[in-house]
Amino acid sequence: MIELEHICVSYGGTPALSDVTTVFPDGGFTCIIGPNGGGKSTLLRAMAGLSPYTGTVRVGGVDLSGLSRRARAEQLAYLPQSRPIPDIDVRTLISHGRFPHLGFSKTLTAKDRTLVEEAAERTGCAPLLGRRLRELSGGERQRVYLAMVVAQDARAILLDEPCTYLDIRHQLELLALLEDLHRSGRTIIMVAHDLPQAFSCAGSLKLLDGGILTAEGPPFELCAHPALNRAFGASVRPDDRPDSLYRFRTVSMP
Ligand SMILES: Nc1ncnc2c1ncn2[C@@H]1O[C@H](COP(=O)(O)OP(=O)(O)OP(=O)(O)O)[C@@H](O)[C@H]1O
Repeated sequence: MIELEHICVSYGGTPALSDVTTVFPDGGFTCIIGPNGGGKSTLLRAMAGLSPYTGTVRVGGVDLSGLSRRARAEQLAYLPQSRPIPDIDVRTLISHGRFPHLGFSKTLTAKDRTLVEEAAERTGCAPLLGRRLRELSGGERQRVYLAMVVAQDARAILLDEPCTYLDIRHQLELLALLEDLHRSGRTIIMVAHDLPQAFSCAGSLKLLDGGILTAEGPPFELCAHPALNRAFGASVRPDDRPDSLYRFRTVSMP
């Protein structure tokens, strides 16, 4: 379980997150939604220990600030929204997922190499292993970064808008992969902008608006919440048409 207590983040004195207290249960699939500037990325960064915050983040009952780099890597893998594109090959990039686990020798063990191969296979990146990262399309690169996160083999995976750059086929493949990871016991926490998609894949959602957690709950409860309309000027309804891609649709509000 990941517990957040009274999390506040400010940039130059301007609050980006105000007193966020909530829980991400073990094995849950949670989507964080909210308008632009709502504080979603800031929240993930704080949870990954990359943004200074006040308050407490507890992972498995242990304060995040008290965890070693290795222990943190075993608990949390984080895929940020924007990433560098180093001039390395795909296999090396995916291997970076194992780096926090390596001992003093900094050498990949047979187990590390197996996890890299499996992550590449699972994310459809196996044919890309010998390619240079810089030569890939945005969508291919996105999948390679996801493979790196999978290779880290952490209990919880934090993803900031992982569907960016992906065409609809690859978005659906990525969601299926996340569902697969979720079924195998991982905790999935994903920032998402596509509301029907977020409502359809998540077991629970959290709405961040103006740095405040204004609503949270399972999809069928949250879609009726007035905070959704306040945040987006639109809302979400179940969609049971048999040919609909998602189980929810966005609707305009009067
Ligand atoms: N490095 C920074 N320096 C100053 N202000 C920042 C910084 N990063 C974020 N902010 C501000 O903090 C607020 C929250 O930003 P954040 O990126 O967390 O929002 P978000 O919900 O992820 O937005 P989006 O949907 O547009 O990606 C915004 O007002 C933003 O301008």
